[in-house]
Amino acid sequence: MTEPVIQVSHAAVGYDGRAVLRDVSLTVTAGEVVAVLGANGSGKSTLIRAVLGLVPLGAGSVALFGTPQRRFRQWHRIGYVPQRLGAGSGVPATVGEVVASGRLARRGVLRPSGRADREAVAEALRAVGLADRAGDPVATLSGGQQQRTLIARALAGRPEVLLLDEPTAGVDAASQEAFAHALRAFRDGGGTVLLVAHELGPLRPLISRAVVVHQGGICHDGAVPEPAGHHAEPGHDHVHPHCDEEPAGLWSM
Ligand SMILES: Nc1ncnc2c1ncn2[C@@H]1O[C@H](COP(=O)(O)OP(=O)(O)OP(=O)(O)O)[C@@H](O)[C@H]1O
Repeated sequence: MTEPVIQVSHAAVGYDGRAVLRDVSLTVTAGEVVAVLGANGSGKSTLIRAVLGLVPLGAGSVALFGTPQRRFRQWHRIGYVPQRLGAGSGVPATVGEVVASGRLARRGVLRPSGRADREAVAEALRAVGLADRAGDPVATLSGGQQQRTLIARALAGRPEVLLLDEPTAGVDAASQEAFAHALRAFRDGGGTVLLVAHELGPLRPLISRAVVVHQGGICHDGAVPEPAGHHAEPGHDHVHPHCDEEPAGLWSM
């Protein structure tokens, strides 16, 4: 049996004493592309942060590649793309520099920085379709291209699993397609993905499983809800998952 890449068991997480996740269990195995869906504020980002140890667990446990998170040290095996590039961060870095920073976790293993780093950075830039922008300041890129830069940064570390928080939110169509392409290549290369999504768009065919966060727990774990009902009109691809005992066909996207 394949060892789970991510295993969350009965996790509870809160902020300032207010519970957000009460009892969440989730297993992601190698090669899966799992989408975390749920209403605004349901705790999707909190779940990703808890997996990474960025917020402490109030109860339960997280294991990464079979190792309890508190003893896990192989962070180069994990790529993380947070929800947004800090708005107006004013970082004067070029696209190439930002992507190269994704190699830092590898430096301890592969130092000194050299050809392997340059090749990984170039490959990541190609994967997201930004090879010709390496020398440009990040600030001169569109929001979608900036998001692709962050994805390239995560890919440059050659991780085995990618955790992505709303990677395509507010991203132009070309960037969404480029991202879907990069993600497919990552998966075809044996990568595992856990991503928070609001709109699946071109990612939909890549998703092998969907989990829905609702009222502090996971109320659905299985097939990706199909677009249906009054939200199915063209152009409406928002995920409005419900957690009543509705047949999957009634779930609107
Ligand atoms: N650092 C924080 N401190 C205090 N409360 C927080 C913090 N981060 C998130 N929250 C609260 O926790 C709840 C869950 O937030 P979270 O960002 O995990 O939800 P989400 O499902 O990702 O939402 P969205 O779809 O809007 O991004 C929200 O009520 C939010 O206000």
